[in-house]
Amino acid sequence: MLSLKAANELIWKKFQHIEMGHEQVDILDGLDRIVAEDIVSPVDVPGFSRSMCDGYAVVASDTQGASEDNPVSLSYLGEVPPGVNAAMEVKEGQCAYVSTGSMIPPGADAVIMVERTKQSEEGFIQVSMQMKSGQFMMGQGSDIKAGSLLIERGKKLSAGNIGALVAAGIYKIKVFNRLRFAIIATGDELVDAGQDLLPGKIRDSNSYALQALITKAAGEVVRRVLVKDNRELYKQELENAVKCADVVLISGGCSVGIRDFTAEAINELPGEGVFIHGIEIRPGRPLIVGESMGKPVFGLPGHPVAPVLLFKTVVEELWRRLVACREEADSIIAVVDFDMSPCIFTHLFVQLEKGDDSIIARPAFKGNPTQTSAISRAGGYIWIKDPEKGLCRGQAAKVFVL
Ligand SMILES: Nc1nc2c(c(=O)[nH]1)N[C@H]1C(S)=C(S)[C@@H](COP(=O)(O)OP(=O)(O)OC[C@H]3O[C@@H](n4cnc5c(N)ncnc54)[C@H](O)[C@@H]3O)O[C@H]1N2
Ligand code: MOO
Repeated sequence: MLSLKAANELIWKKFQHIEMGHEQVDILDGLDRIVAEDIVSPVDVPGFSRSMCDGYAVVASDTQGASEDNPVSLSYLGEVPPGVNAAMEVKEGQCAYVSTGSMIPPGADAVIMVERTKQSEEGFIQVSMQMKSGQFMMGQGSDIKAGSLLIERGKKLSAGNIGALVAAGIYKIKVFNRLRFAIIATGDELVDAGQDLLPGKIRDSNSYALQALITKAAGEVVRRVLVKDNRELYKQELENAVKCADVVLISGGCSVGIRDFTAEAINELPGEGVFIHGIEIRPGRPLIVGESMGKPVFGLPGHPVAPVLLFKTVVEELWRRLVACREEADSIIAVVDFDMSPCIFTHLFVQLEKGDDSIIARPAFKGNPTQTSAISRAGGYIWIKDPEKGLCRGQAAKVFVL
């Protein structure tokens, strides 16, 4: 059976041809989207030298030897208010009042804080500190240089990026298109939200969990349907899904029971059909991956933890590669607070708690690790690469954050 890593490599090999289009969006709409081109600053930021304090713009060399006991007197030229083009030029022996953020007038090359100055006779300021050239001012382009790389293609646009882009005058950016998903939930036992829950029925929670994961990852769900265990209906819905979406996610029907039609239905679509059925992961072992019309079709086993885990470890992995994403999946290091003897599970959902000086990971499940409530409690999951060794209390572990 394929390892998770080998499965991801094979899936990438099959779908690396997929061209992810891009669109231009207003900067705020780009939050958490993947940037589709290198963004270079067209301008210097700041565009002019600015003061970093309230004080006097001076020629630094004038303050040579200045101290509390030996102040230097400079002739006062006037004020440069913030937001105004400095009209005067500061020459040797002169100074001008500047506020924090004001333009440094030509000629001046340092700003002395107002606390280190005194007004002496009318029209003169005494400065009592020796200044170095460039002190307390932000030179033109010292924050961002014109032509410098602001964000690389493949980065997820953060709130911090948005501030820097706007500072550089960039209000629109190119981001990769939202990946469009179709979700099909299969099973006679399933009812959709709002429908009566008759005996023997359960609610289709997997579709909702998957839709939430897609939305969080800046994708789009273009079709979501629930189909009964009926071969014809299923085939029809699967065909519709492949036609309208970039990626199809099917929940359920992946096992070997008499009602598990997922592999068969994928194989009846035009295209290669199923090329993976079962990988070394648990929960989620009966994963199915197929191809139709050049598009990936994932059959995610029905037990509620499996679709979530496989979305994070397999579907998102392909997605990240398609958009040349430079970010690793979010993870933190936590201290394991339980013993797990050798087990069949390769991945465990854990609750995260703040310890005194570290994050503590406790099991998110009570009894059976495939419970829906385990995902709800979980802050993330641990990948137990060697299940035969299990986990030991006190061990540090990488937790992939949900
Ligand atoms: N004889 C065997 N039986 C099973 C095996 C096996 O190897 N041999 N593998 C088990 C494993 S592991 C898994 S995982 C499941 C996979 O099952 P399916 O993908 O065929 O899924 P279903 O049978 O349709 O459902 C399993 C379980 O999940 C519930 N479910 C299904 N869809 C949803 C949904 N949309 N929302 C909420 N819950 C859902 C369903 O009612 C079942 O309880 O097979 C094992 N069996
Ligand atoms: O592989 Mo199944 O998802 O353990 O329950």
